[in-house]
Amino acid sequence: MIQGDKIKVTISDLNNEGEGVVRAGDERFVVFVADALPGEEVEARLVTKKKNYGTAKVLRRLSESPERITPACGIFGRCGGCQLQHISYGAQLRMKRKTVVDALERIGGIEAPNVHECVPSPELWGYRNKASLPVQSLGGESLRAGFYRPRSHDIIPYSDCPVLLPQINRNLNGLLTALREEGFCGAREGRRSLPNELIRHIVVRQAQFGEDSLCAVIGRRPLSKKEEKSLRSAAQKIKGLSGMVYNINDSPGNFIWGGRTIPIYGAELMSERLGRYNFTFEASSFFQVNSAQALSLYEYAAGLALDGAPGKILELYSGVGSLTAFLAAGGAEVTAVESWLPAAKYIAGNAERNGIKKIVPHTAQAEDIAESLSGSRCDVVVVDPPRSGCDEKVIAAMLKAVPERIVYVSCNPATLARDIKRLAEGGYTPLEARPFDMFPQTGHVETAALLVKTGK
Ligand SMILES: C[S@@+](CC[C@H](N)C(=O)[O-])C[C@H]1O[C@@H](n2cnc3c(N)ncnc32)[C@H](O)[C@@H]1O
Repeated sequence: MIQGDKIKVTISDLNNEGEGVVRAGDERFVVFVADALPGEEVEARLVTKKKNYGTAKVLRRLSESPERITPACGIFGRCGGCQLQHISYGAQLRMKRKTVVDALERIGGIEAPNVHECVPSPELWGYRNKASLPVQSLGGESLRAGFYRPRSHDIIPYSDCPVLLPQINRNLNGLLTALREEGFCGAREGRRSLPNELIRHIVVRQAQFGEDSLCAVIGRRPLSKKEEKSLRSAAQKIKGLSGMVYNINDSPGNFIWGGRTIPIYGAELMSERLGRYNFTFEASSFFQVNSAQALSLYEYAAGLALDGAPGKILELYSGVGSLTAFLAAGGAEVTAVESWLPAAKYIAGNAERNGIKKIVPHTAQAEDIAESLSGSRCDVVVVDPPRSGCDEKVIAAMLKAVPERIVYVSCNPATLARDIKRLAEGGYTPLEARPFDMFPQTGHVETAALLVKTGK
């Protein structure tokens, strides 16, 4: 098979980018076909051919899956944000469970893993409490903000996004209009920006269960006095905005946040309510993007951790202490570790405001501190790492702590499965996993898994 070939195939699977997957030709070469669903027969053109896989574009759909629906968003397919809008919600949930099962079998080496049904999100649209938009200056367009096209850094211009909370769309529209009126320009990719080309990202957050809303503008250099004043004017034009900050990030690379943040207007912090708890945080800190579903996830994960008498819990990757509160609710003593200072500095205050006493926060990289913390006995270890999963040193420290149970919360089934394998080799039995649909319309899935000391 060569690039440009026309192929006629029946799609066998779906990847988490929402692309159909098929093994084509005599060599059973893996091909990802955009906008093609399992069971559909399509005629497609091989657009790229790499060493291990190819990508293809549908020319003609010869049969249609019963799960196919009309996408709600006008830029579906061009925007890399939501990949599954063309699939019924029931099929999205089944697919997410299958992703977790496949990862645990193939990467985790677990035969017939006990994976429950995927918990549906309370809201399928208008659920996201945060929008992060890259901003660029492009030839004739001085400030383009939007979402990346799949597998590229081309920005598809923002228009109302149906997975965002409605207030975020209102604030984003207001912010973009105001920034343009005040004469702000996007930065260029890389380091070739002209002096006035400033803004790299904008982040807008909104409480789902409250009124607070924050905007952060991230620029590649400090603001002049005049720019600071103009940014304040822009913020004042956004009706109902609680506050705006400006963050300076002069580092290359894709990480959004730099080390310095200055207040521009109003509040620097916002609060969100999850069940009976209220959490305060800065714009740059991690907070689950689907507040209603976060509540279900935390109640479930805390239930796994606290099955039995409350004891001592070591929680790694704790963010601002949200899951921590649920873990400490039954009287357990929780040692919480978080490396991002703007998040870690609110763990104690969040505990105090929620009337929780037994939380001991540490600001540190889990891989640097877990070994020393594992020296003191703990009954349960809870981890909720970023997509890359746990560092090997963290796994070693978890095993050294010899807890009765380990609860692993993950947004990446592949690294979850890899780490479960390492923990299983160290004497822990994976008992169950439950996927949660934290990100409807996208291929992403959140999972909570329980492992117990073998022989228990
Ligand atoms: C997926 S979030 C989970 C946070 C929290 N459990 C929650 O639900 O809000 C992962 C957190 O780990 C933090 N983090 C990333 N790398 C870390 C590391 N090496 N050590 C400790 N924390 C880390 C991030 O800043 C982030 O707050």
